[in-house]
Amino acid sequence: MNVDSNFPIHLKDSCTKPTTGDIFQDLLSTFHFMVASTCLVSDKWEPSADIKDGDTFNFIIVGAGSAGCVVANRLSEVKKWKVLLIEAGGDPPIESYVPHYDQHLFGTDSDWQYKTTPTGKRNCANVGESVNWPRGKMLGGSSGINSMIYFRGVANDFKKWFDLGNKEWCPDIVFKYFKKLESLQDQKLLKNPQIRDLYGLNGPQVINTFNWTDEKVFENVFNSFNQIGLQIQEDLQLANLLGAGLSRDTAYNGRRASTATTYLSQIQHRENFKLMKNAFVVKILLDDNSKAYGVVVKYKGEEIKVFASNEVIISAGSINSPQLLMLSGIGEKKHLESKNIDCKVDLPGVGKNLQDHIIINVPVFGRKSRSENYIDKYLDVGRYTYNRTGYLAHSSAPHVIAFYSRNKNATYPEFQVHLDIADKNSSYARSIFSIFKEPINQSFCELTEKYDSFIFRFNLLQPRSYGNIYLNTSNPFNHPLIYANYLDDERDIEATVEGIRMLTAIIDTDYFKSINAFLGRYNWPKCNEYKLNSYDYWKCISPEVTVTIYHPVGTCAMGPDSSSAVVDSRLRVHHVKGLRVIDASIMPNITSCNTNGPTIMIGERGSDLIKEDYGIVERTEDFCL
Ligand SMILES: Cc1cc2nc3c(=O)[nH]c(=O)nc-3n(C[C@H](O)[C@H](O)[C@H](O)COP(=O)(O)OP(=O)(O)OC[C@H]3O[C@@H](n4cnc5c(N)ncnc54)[C@H](O)[C@@H]3O)c2cc1C
Repeated sequence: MNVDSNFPIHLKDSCTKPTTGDIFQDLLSTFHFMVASTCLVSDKWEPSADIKDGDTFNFIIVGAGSAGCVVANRLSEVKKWKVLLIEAGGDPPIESYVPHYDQHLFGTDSDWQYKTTPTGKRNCANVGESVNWPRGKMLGGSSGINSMIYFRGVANDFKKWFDLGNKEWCPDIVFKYFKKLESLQDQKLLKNPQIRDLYGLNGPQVINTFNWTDEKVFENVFNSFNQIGLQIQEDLQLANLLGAGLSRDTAYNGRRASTATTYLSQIQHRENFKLMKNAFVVKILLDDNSKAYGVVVKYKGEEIKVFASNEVIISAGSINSPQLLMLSGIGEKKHLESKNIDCKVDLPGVGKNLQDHIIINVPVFGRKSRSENYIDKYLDVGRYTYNRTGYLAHSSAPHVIAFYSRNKNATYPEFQVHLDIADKNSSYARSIFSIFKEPINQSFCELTEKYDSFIFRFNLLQPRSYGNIYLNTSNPFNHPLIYANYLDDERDIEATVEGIRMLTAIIDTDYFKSINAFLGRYNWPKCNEYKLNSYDYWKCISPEVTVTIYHPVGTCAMGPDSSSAVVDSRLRVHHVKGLRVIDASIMPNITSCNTNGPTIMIGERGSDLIKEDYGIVERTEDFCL
């Protein structure tokens, strides 16, 4: 816990006072209670499986993330299949389970700690001229480090997938799989028959709504969104992601519900299933007929080979999946040869087609009424250990979300806004701006000393700019090069600027006027000649200060044409036998929302495609016709 300068002075006093000893007894019991309660928050994980060089399985899955845990669960339902799941990270730390610590995992061993490669063209006002890309490295992968916002996306997203020739992925079937994965727990929402009908109620993935500790501010902000024309929605998914409202969350009872918790923890004892942890796959083994027959794993200091008699499934995420394919000789020939890798399958699409949701922080300053104090906050820690309520039981940033479009009659959104609120003079407010170079950081920090900050995190939902991922070296332990190419396409800049200018109208709404709110200026010499909030100001500053909301997808895109796509619509790697990719990297285009829900859906759909191919379940090909 950060102790700020305005921490109450009497709590800093020395505590060496005479005592009979009773107080220590009581405090010790409290301490034991607290320690015991941490065990109740986390799952019980068994030790890593004892896997030997040469062991053989029917299916090997690489990566226990949002998708990999789903695939492991669904494939090991088939008792005759021996399934191995290999994860580079270990058990999720306790901070992963406590929702409020979501961002505390950044920069730790549970984070891959990627960064985009500076190009000198974009992000020039960001420290290091790059953007941090945390990714989860633990059971649950990025579902263990993410902000827990749950959305599905809209039919238009999946229609685009289908129209590209991916005949197994029409919206109707995709939504059927969302329902399969979901278990909506919010008792209040379930009273609405439309919401009850929309969501799945019996799937493994628990979905609920956080019990927020500061709802008064939220109400004010929602009313402001309403005044600028966005309807307040009880459930945004039901409203086809148009309007403003709270998100649903992958959490329940004050505890994160990553896919490690929801799909993996309960299958640990299946006899046909083995889980290898802290095991890093460095290569996929391909024979002379381009058939994948196993993987090389760095495990307990040694390289061992494990074999797959049916298939190898790569679920290592949008950065590591293309990296692993390239390290194994599957990728663009010219690029692989430049890294002295023997190209076995020339597949130019590997690592290309990278899409992400950018964030442009729109900072608004004002003086909100105080709703919590530090004593309340520290008592909340006790409340959390007692019954998992209080501020620790929800994520660090509020899940106040707005979706809107330039076209008032649009049936799906173009933009999304997440809100972050930071108290005056708090270390959190300062940390928000510390990602920017001087003089931006300094001038915003001065404002945070006097005002509360409302950071509207603006995000463009269907970007037209594409990035790519390349190998830096042929060493699997070296991070690949990530070129995000944010806002490279002029149409993205135009949409961003217009979308932000629609959003900044919020400053003139009743609530923000009542707190004398004003828009903060990015103090960046290159853009200082432009009037604040003008078209030219945002056009100048946006590419300089772009960051991410952590949704990279598309680097092993699905599609029929192997000159650009990596997998076919059954998620089989083109021109390779016995190898699939099942994770966020297969999205041909990014969904109009946060990507965890869609990735879990990909895990579910991908697992059934495998089961269909082996005659375990009936084929659903006709479903989309
Ligand atoms: C900080 C952050 C916040 C986010 N917030 C949200 C949110 O609130 N809502 C939302 O919907 N989405 C959010 N996302 C995005 C969402 O979490 C991801 O889209 C989703 O988790 C991607 O799932 P995946 O299965 O593709 O990859 P991951 O979940 O990242 O899984 C990949 C797994 O593979 C393992 N792995 C990688 N390489 C190897 C190897 N060679 N050998 C063995 N194992 C390997 C990794 O350690 C990891 O466990 C966020 C993401 C981040 C990082």
